[in-house]
Amino acid sequence: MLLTCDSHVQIITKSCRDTHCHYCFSEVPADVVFCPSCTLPIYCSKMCQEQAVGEISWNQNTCLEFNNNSVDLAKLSITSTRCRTPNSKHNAEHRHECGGAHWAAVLPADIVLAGRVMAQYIEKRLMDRKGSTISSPNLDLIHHYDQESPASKFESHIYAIVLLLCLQNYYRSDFSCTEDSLSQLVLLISQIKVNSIAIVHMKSMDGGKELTVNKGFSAYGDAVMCSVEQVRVAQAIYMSGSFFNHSCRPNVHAYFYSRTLFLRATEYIKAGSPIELSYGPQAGEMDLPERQKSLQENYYFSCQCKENFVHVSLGECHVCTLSLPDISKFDDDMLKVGKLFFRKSDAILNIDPAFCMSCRSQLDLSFAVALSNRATSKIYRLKELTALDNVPEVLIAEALQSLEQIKKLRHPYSKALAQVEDTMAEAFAKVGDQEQARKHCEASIKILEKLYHPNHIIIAHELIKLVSIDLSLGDGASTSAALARAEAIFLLYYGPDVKRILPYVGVLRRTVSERAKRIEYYHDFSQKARKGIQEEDGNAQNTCAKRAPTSTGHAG
Ligand SMILES: C[S@@+](CC[C@H](N)C(=O)[O-])C[C@H]1O[C@@H](n2cnc3c(N)ncnc32)[C@H](O)[C@@H]1O
Repeated sequence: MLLTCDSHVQIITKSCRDTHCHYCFSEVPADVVFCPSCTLPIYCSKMCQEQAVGEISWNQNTCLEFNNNSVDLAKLSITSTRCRTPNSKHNAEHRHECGGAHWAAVLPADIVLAGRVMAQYIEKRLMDRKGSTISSPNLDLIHHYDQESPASKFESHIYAIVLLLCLQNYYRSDFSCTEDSLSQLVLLISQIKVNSIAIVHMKSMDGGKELTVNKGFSAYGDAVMCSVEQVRVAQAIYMSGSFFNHSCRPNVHAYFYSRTLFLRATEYIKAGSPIELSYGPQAGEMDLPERQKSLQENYYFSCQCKENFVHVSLGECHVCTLSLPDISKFDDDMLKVGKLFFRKSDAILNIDPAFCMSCRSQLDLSFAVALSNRATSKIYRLKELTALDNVPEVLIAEALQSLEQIKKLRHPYSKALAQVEDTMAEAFAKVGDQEQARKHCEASIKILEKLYHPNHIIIAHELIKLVSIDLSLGDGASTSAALARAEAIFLLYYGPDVKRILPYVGVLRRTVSERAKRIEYYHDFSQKARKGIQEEDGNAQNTCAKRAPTSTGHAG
């Protein structure tokens, strides 16, 4: 474990507002707790509510006439506007957003985060009695304001003005801002743009807790295949977490429990080597131009990690370094490598992009891509199917045809092919054809093993699907082997935290062990039964022997 770090500020994502606690980001139970003042945020417990909102006091003096009856309307007020929440070292994070125009529900996440950083800073200054004019919260974080487009800069300025007005509306005379405060706020927004981290929680697709009641594995009748989805629950600023650079092949794994960030090394890291995490795009996830574009647009750097280069050498001798995969350029280095591998002279070296290397026929790449995308979307239609009985045979047959087409068009080890194999496995699990489900799940794992290293977390998640299929097939040996392999990978990525981050792994382990015990019991039982029958037979035979036929051939 390299780092455990609590978030400095955080905000729930829009898509999780109605389903997750706005404080700890866990899924809310049926009886949610609201913010008593504005009722916008929901919390999973009173404790989370108090941490986010502050202490609440009820003023019972206000009455309301209702159907001629006087009803006590408990007028609530959120007390201690300046003090920290009872059990926390943080300020009540929602208080300055509460009521009024509900601006925090409307503004983008980065801006609400900036507002929360400012609110912390203002409250600290007020507590320390340092005066009301704000300057800068002085976060020691990098920004790229100079490289932002004019439109992006303009947007930040507008949002900064809106945010200052919102803060002024809450802090009133306690807060006054200057032109300098506005500039500082614009820079703070720029810092947040390149330093905020998405908090993701793992969710079992079979309904999380449902899994604990023995429903999480694939079985005809359950119609589910145990799979896991990453849910992006919040956006946060982690002060120490923000110092790590990006690599497309990271050597650390970042995961979250509630709001806490954990960084765990997934390999031995030599002293002096950089510790790097992935900002989203990873090798195998997207192709290189897409990855570079995304990193340039969101983080303002051109990714130069070694993943993007191939060092070609012959024995000890370095031939060249190829920059991948700009295949539209056919340069001297490619020619060198071509000659090296095909041992041919320049004249007959057929390595132009989009030309077959043996027959020289040309392939229309854009047509092939369009064809492959069409076939892929036909297969993805199967994802939308949920009910067992509603999967028409013809849809499956069509999907199988599309899969064959994609196999002809795509590289055999492409992520796209792995994904469609996975979708086919899920569809076959739904219709109850577990043999086919296993075949496609295994095909998907085989591709992922080529794309990533064999101990990559993505393979562990796919192995869990295989375990659930094997369980319903009753294949004990295969189930145990796949589960043991998945557990070893999870241990590498989550250490002992695997129990609380991925509780379904423990559930699967118990199910597999119970099945094995049951099989062992039946095996013992049938062996004993067989032995008993043999003994009985033996006794019977002895009895019969005692009454052995006489030489006359009569049994007596
Ligand atoms: C979250 S910060 C990382 C810490 C930052 N390097 C620092 O010194 O504070 C993100 C910024 O770091 C830089 N960065 C991160 N990964 C990089 C990489 N692989 N190559 C070049 N710059 C990188 C970019 O400027 C990016 O916007």
